[in-house]
Amino acid sequence: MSYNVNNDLPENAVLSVQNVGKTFTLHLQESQRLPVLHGLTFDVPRGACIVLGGESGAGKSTVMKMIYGSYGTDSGRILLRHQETVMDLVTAQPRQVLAARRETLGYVSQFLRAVPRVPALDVVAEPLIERGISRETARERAGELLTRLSISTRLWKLPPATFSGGEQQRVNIARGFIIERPLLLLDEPTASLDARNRGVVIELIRESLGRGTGMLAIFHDADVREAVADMTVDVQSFTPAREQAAA
Ligand SMILES: Nc1ncnc2c1ncn2[C@@H]1O[C@H](COP(=O)(O)OP(=O)(O)OP(=O)(O)O)[C@@H](O)[C@H]1O
Repeated sequence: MSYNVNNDLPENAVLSVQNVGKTFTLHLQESQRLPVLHGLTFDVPRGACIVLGGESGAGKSTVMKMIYGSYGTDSGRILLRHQETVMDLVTAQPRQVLAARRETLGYVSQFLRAVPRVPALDVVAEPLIERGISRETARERAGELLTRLSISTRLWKLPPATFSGGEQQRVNIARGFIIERPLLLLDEPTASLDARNRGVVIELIRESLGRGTGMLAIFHDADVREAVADMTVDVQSFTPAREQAAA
């Protein structure tokens, strides 16, 4: 297959970002160009948590969105170990990216995007049901996760739209962790959580890393970062403007 570039992905890596560049074109501002990333290179090994660092505006979320396929990538390669092959997410077709999201590439964002009127328990159980697990078993597993994350049973039958920011975020985390894929992207998953629930998320992350999941994360909270990070990639050092300023 055209995207099979097996030999270029290090053996223990689930993801390899190689020499990636990104420039936004601001169409509302006379097509002004905004270079954000240049030569970004790092790997995510199995069972390791790589954290994206750098100050606000450095390009951390942009990196996540390029890997997840929400943003295009201008140059370089993003190699993902997908089932028995290696997929370059930069050149993959949309249907291949969707297949990667289903099987290989999980994403927990800061915000819950749930279908209206679906009860919280089903929002969490849904990824398991989609994989052919019985509704009863999926709900049981969803209930266990919601209990760990201190979502009271009285909320389980309600749609999360009216939940507090922290409650919605915990539903989102439960949904993100209910199935395991080889790579999990975490985009500030603990931003609205109290210390106790941050502790539960740290446990969930560690358990998943222990089972071999590779993770790429942006963490707002230093305590979470310190508890789980194996390595930090300073996105800022790949920012073209910085290079020019330093030159
Ligand atoms: N869709 C877009 N169109 C134009 N510019 C964008 C777009 N998305 C991001 N940018 C710009 O790219 C730069 C990097 O943004 P990004 O959100 O990736 O930074 P970040 O490091 O995640 O910041 P923060 O920590 O504040 O979330 C910013 O200057 C931002 O304005």
